[in-house]
Amino acid sequence: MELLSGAALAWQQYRSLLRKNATLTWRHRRSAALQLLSSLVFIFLIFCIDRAIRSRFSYTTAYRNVPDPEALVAPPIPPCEDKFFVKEPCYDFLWSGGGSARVAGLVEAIRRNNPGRLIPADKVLGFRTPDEVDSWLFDNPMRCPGALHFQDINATQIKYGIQTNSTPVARRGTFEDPTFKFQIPLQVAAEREMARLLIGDPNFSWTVGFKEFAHPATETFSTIARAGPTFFLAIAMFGFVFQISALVTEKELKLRQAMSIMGLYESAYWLSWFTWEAFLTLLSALFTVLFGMMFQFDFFLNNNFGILFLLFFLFQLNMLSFAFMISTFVTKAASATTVGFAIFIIGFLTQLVTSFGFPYSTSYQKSYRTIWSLFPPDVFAQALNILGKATATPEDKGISWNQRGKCQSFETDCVITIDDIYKWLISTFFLWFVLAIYFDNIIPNVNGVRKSVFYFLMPSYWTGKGGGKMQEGGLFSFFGSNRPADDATPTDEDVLAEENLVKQQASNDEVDPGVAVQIRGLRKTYPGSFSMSCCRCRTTKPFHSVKGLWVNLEKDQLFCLLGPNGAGKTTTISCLTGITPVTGGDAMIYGHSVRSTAGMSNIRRMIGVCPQFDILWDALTAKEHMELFASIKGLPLSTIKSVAEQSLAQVKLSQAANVRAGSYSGGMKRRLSVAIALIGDPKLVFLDEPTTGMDPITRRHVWDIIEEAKKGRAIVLTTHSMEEADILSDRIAIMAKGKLRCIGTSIRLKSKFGTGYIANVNFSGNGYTQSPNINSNTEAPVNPNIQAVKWFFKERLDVDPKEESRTFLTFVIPHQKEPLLTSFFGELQDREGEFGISDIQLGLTTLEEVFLNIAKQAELESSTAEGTLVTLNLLSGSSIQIPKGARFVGIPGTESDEHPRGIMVEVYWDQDDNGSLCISGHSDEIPVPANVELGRLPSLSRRASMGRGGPVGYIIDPNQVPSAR
Ligand SMILES: Nc1ncnc2c1ncn2[C@@H]1O[C@H](COP(=O)(O)OP(=O)(O)OP(=O)(O)O)[C@@H](O)[C@H]1O
Repeated sequence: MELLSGAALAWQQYRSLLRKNATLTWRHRRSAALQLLSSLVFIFLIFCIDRAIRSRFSYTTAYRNVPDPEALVAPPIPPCEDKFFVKEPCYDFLWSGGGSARVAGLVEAIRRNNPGRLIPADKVLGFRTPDEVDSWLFDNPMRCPGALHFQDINATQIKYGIQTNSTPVARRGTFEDPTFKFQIPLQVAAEREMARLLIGDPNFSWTVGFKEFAHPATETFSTIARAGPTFFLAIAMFGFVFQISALVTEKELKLRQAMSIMGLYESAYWLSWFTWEAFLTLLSALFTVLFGMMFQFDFFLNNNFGILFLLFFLFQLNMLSFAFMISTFVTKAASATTVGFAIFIIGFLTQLVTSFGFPYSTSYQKSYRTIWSLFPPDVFAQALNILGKATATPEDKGISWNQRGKCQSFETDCVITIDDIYKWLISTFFLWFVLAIYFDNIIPNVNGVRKSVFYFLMPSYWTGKGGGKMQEGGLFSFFGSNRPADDATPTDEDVLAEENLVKQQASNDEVDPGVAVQIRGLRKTYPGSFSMSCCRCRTTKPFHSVKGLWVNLEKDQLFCLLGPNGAGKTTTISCLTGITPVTGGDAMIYGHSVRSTAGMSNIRRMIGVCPQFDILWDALTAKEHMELFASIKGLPLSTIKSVAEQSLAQVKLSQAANVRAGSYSGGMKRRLSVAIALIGDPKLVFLDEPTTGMDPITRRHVWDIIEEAKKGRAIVLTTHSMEEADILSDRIAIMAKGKLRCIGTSIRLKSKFGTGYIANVNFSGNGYTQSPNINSNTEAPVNPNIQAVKWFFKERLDVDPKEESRTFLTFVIPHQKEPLLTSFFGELQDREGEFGISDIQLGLTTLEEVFLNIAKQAELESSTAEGTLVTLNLLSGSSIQIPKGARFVGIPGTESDEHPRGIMVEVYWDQDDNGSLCISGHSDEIPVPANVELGRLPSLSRRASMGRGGPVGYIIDPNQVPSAR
């Protein structure tokens, strides 16, 4: 099938990723609704703040236009309880009169004649002098709103003065102006009663009205300008956090890496995210302005709609590209909320500073403004400030579209216009977006791979041609001072032969046409790292994970790579698929080098990978996965649907094709991963432990699929199932400690590395036997047939049973006995009736045994090479330090007259759960045989020399010990 390439492929990938993003948004629609409609909640909150502020200042006319002020006519003295924050008992007013009876009468008249309310006598308190009033006020704060001070001069003259608390106060959303509430009523009452007294007419009456000037609002306040920046930042933070989380999830779950292996263009990836999020941002900005208009804010009604929409859109878009940039530093999706919170707090504080006038005024240098404006919330806050002032009072008619590039009349200190703010937002949007792509390339990805800091200066980056550009480790990683990889010649003849063949072909730069992959001395070293924490430097050493592989992988064959955990299998696959760069050597895949960028992009079009761990979107169905990967791979659009359906049918997932992968069982996920690996008919397929977690029936079914898939392609399989390797493989290689230990067909490995043949003899009837060699003291009647067969094996082949029961015997027959086997088993078959044998089975030892032998041998080699010491506790009670892996160990200081060469032990080793060697037991202490040449005592380790681990034993060559176990 012809696959798409170039611009057509990039366009197809872009559209599929866009569809994937839209589907994910739909599947997480609650989050999307929160992102889009959060503005409704926040604008409602701003509306509440606006109402609260308006009602708080409703008693004052400073914030509103007063074209026709109302007159306050003959106001009464209010009861003292009306005063805000007054303490009870309280007095309506105090007075002083120098002891004058006329003044006392005057006060009496004020009390009685108060319009609408007689002031009780106990609500008025009189003093002789103003000083006494002051003294009382000082001792009794907040118990009286005002005082009158009279001075009785003569018959025709009385002087008076008024004392009130002039501080305006607000309470529960209302405002108290002491001038109009207390001072003017006291003044009117005092003057009215003085006039009546002096004229001598108790009915003398006048009407006095008090009116403020007609005036426009003298104070301006815009709730949106004040509270808006924080609330609108909060709206943008929803999108910000969701975006970081989505990007980091794809990175953390290696979904992006899986797509890259399939040939995803980076540009398609970024653009698809950008387009989709920009669309959501556009809706969010539109909703914000519409909700603002719905709540009848002058800010939204009077400023031009286009100006507002563009401002909110550009701001949220800016926060989006800022999120792209921040996401490159975040490695865990769970951290997205923390990062979002931190950015919100910083934004809130810098907006607060902006609202105080910094740095958008001529008093500050332009450089301050430049730096400040890089952070999107700051410049946005300034825009809200300008637009808020433009609609602060009903007189202000907002900013029209044509005025956006001009300084407004109300701005006394104009340094930035709305147009300038747009330019800033557009520039910083591009800045963050470019930085996002740059950091994404130079910060190590999940595999520790990154590009050089100056990658964009290299022509190969732009042309796509040239050598490998990837680097490894963090910016503080190093390769220096590492132990060189062990390049020793392989000990196994088959591995050596393979190596020589590949070396010869490589030196002639020839690739056998039947070979799909030629691995030429592939080496991989993970760099060491250097980090500082709590004033301490921590370093890790470079690690040689693959130490020079030379191997050909043939077409139409399944090559199985076995090896214990940490052997380097996955690393090898990662190098071949371009996930991680190779440190040394090369590999040619269908003639393309994995070291070249151009080669790798060709390779990606030919390979399919089923990674060790399922890399799937929980929210996407199997069908959606298949369609996405098919289009990333470049299958023509018209074929994608049918290919996806066929592939799912092949792995028996048709029934669950429309079910989300998140609800799949482990086995179903593995099957989907296998189907993804095989999509697009790749010429080379890597299957990294493809059947892990599958039940036996499904596993056999997947084996059938793999067997079928062998035709016309090469398959590299890694597995921990020996049965799987045995059934599927054409060739098997076992790796351990980064090196190839053996290679060949299953039969070849079994015959070469197995202990020999396994013979199972089953008996008819129900005999009795003594429990196996195997620790039992219970005596039971002995089945004479079993005894006879055991004796027969012992006499002819010199082997004892490995396992036995009442009805069967199992023998392991060494390879050396092979020449005797034909006649032996011929005779045994002839005597079947005599021995009561019902069945005889003969087979090679299992692949598992081969695997264990190789793994143990590799562990032994590496332990010996490392020279690590472990403690051996002897039966005599003492302990010695012995080199890990040593089989015969001499005990220093045991020389005596009886044993002049000293004593030695044979140590038995096993592997623990991690594959490390551990002592499983040791022989009795025996004298060192006379023919043995004694080794040199190893230099004492630091631990031993400190006397904590006992003396250090020395290794005795096992070949010299005559009766090695
Ligand atoms: N990014 C890395 N940085 C440092 N060391 C690594 C890195 N990746 C792998 N290694 C080391 O390389 C060695 C080989 O790892 P690899 O994953 O290839 O083993 P494997 O044979 O696939 O094992 P398994 O069967 O457990 O999957 C291991 O010791 C591992 O710790």
